[in-house]
Amino acid sequence: MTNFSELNISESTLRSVKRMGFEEATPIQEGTIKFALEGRDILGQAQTGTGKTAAFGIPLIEKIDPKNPNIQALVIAPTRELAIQVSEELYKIGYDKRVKLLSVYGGQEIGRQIRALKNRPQIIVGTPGRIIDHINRRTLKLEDVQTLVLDEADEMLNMGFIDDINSILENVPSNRQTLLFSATMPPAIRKIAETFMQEPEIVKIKAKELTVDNIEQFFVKAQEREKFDILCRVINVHQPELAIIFGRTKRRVDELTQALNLRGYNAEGIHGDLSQAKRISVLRQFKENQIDILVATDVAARGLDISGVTHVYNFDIPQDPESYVHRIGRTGRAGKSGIAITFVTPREMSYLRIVEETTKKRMTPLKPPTTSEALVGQQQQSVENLVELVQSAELSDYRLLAEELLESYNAVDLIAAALKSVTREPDATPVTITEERPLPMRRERGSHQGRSGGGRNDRNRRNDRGGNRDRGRGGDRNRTSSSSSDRNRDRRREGSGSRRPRRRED
Ligand SMILES: Nc1ncnc2c1ncn2[C@@H]1O[C@H](COP(=O)(O)OP(=O)(O)OP(=O)(O)O)[C@@H](O)[C@H]1O
Ligand SMILES: [Mg+2]
Repeated sequence: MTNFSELNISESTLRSVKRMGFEEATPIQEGTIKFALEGRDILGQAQTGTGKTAAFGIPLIEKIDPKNPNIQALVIAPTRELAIQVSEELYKIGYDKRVKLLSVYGGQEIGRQIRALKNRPQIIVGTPGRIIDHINRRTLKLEDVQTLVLDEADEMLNMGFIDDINSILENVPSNRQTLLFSATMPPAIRKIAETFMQEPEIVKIKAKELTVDNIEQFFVKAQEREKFDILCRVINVHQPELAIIFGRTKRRVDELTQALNLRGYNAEGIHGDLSQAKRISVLRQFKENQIDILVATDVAARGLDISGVTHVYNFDIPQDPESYVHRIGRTGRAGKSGIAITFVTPREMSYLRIVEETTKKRMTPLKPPTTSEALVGQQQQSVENLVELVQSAELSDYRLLAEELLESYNAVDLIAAALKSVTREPDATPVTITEERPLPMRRERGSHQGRSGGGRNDRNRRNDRGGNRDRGRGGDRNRTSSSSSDRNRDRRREGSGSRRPRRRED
């Protein structure tokens, strides 16, 4: 590993990076920063949680001219939460240089953003829909942009996003520097990516597998109707500190959240139909450990960096292998370890195999735990809690009671009763989880074909859909109120009911 001081970056940025607790550059940072500082276009690919944000963030901040009040860099991210997170990280990197930045995303009052834009930010981080909205209102002037970043580049050049990106690019000077980053880059998308850049330097951090080593990957084969009970038992056995459960649709996320709460778990859901205020507050509570389980659609799959996530559960197997890589990448970040468990119905096994071919990593089959194993898991948790209390809590208020009890009862019986009273025994409270239709049977993607063959077909199909949608959206572009369009974009991204999900966001 290389020390940041060897990378030719300014004193102010070095100080910021040090304050952030970074000692050495990660491989993608080491591989990227030098070329980016030379002004080269870069296509950067490295596993989830390995520091891609600072890999583009450091050179981007370095290039900002503090005396130039115009917008000099534009960073585009696929979701609102990611745009917020990236802007926070850039703020930290640019802190000593005092660069001015602003994030713009859907669901936030546009008037407030327009006023903030008048304060002359030098960097804009935003989601595509809202950036276009500002371009159309002439509130965002991009003629002076020198650096353009697409974080989660493959997602941004995928499906419906491509049209939005094209419209934004029409407003950005063509001699800009372009930096594209992602943990995944299917060949078909990579071809598109290269058309956005000039002689890009391709920095791909070589790894045997697409997913990080320190995530243990399991799958559970189960019928659709059995999945929820098994999920509860698996959670009881694992006792995750912080877990994310991904579901296929918004309805799924709502039902899972409600069902988990009915069974006594501390869970909250996040998806695109919730108000932006609610989305932000759920995420904040999860980061502050006030919620143990975050239930989410793919809206939370990419880029989010929440420290301490120990487990990721795919309640539904994702449709694309890329989505799998990003979802499980919410754990095992920055060298920490994590566990990922994917539920798959017998009919969907071909999807599991495609995921494995793409990641080049086999998942270990996990036998669903029995109710008694689940009970043991819960009991162990109670024992741990009790031991922790014995070691650290102030118990003087309880000692007298304990001594009195010991006069009448046997010590073992008393502790057993105390444990029973605090153990959440596996619970069979009836819950409603609407069955999802299984993903369509796959035929066209033969195992020997890998990603590229099928990927191209997929893309064509998606572009057709994107084209139709774009025509349908003509009116959106001229609207004055942004909120209805914001919601539509979210719907396109995640789908509703049992329809296929559409992955879009503003
Ligand atoms: N050089 C470094 N030393 C220590 N920690 C770092 C370093 N660079 C980044 N990190 C930390 O590692 C974590 C992951 O970084 P980041 O979110 O940039 O990953 P990523 O590669 O963009 O992942 P994803 O593919 O999921 O978007 C963050 O908490 C970040 O602060
Ligand atoms: Mg990232």
